[in-house]
Amino acid sequence: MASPDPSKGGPSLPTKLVQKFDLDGHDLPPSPASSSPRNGRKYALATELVYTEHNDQYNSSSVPIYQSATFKQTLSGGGEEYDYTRSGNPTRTHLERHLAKIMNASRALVVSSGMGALDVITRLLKPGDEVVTGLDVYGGTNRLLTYLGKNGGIIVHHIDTTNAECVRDTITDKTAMVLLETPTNPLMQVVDIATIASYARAKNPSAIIAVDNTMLSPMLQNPLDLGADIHYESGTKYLSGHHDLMAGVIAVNDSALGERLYFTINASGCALSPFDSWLLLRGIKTLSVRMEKQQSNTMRIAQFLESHGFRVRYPGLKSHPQYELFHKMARGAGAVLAFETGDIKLSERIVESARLWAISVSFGCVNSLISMPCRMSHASIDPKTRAERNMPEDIIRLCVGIEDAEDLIDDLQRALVQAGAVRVSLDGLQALRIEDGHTVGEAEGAGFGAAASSSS
Ligand SMILES: Cc1ncc(COP(=O)(O)O)c(C=O)c1O
Ligand SMILES: N[C@@H](CCSC[C@H](N)C(=O)O)C(=O)O
Repeated sequence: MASPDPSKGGPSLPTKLVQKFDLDGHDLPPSPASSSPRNGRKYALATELVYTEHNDQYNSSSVPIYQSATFKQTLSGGGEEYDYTRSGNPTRTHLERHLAKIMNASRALVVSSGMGALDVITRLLKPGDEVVTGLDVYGGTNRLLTYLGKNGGIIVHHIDTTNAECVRDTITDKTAMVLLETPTNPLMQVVDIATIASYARAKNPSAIIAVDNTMLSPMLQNPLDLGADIHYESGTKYLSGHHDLMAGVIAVNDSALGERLYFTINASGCALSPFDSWLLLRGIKTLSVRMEKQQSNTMRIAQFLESHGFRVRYPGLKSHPQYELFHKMARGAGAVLAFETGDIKLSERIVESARLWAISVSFGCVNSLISMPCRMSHASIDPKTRAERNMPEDIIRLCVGIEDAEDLIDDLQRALVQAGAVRVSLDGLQALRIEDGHTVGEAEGAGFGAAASSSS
């Protein structure tokens, strides 16, 4: 959008150019590219993901990519809806309107990565503000918060956000933001968004509740419906689904908050490019079918590992300690699971023995991935802090794709045998308990460790 933008200080737009749309009762930003059914009907999410409308002059089926940095104006004072792609671009606007629809938001904004989204969100903070967040958070989130703690005058409290009362007791009148991730990456711990939001409203109504929904996507969970002020996620993951782009998505239902976030995006220049906007829009259309297959594969793999004695963390399993809470908030458990072997070297051997499972960071993609978070995605959290936060160094994360489930299980089974992680007998496989590189018996199976608490 070329306007309204307090940073530009230009003349205000003629009324006809800032006409607002009001679809499904939402006060959406002006755009030439509608993304809701003309009749205003709300369809099932699988339909809404695919269904977009736009007013292309040639009725193109695919939304055109406006690969242009600038837009010519009619008047000397400008005033057209688009002037410069950093400020606004029709392809990006179309994607944002489509996302607003599927995220149950009045406004969505897209930026160049998930971390870019968190950077934009944390620029709402000022020195002296306090942030309450979890112990188990994505490594990049921890890195940015640590940076802001050291250089931005922000006080960050890392506490056990799986305990809503603990969050309530940490919130004060200095709390500017409660930053939640659920389920957490990589420990798959579940945070009660609705209860925490109601505690926060009661204790400090001005505190912003921001939820990182990357592990589920809007297909499975809608944080705004659960009381969050900001829903953000890495579009690099499920939304795109093919690991061919980086993107971050932010959604809100408060137009003033949306304007503040847009201001930072335009001021800092981190909005998503037209081509990546188009690619993300294309990825979103297949989210439902991808997720369905990824989830059913993940459930099979989780059951396979658990039935052979591994300690598995997946909220789709009844053994998950927050199974009930999770299913009150979410419509599915996603396609990431973690399991432990009890031995770092053994975990390394398993990861390196896999063939079909690529050793790679990220998740939500059509290809299956395997990694040791302490060595890769969460390596930026120092070992002492990881230990204080009860992060098992041997933990293996599986990010399940859309391949054939039997092939995935077969490859995993072969990797477990090759690595010496299981005893093979006529009765089948049984996970071994390994300590200091020596087999000390058979593993006992599921169960989560307790969480610790710290402040920085
Ligand atoms: C939970 C979570 N949030 C945010 C991010 C950041 O996303 P991006 O890599 O797109 O910057 C990631 C992964 O990188 C993540 O796993
Ligand atoms: N080297 C990167 C690691 C990215 S991790 C990506 C993803 N969130 C995951 O959990 O796998 C970095 O240091 O940021």
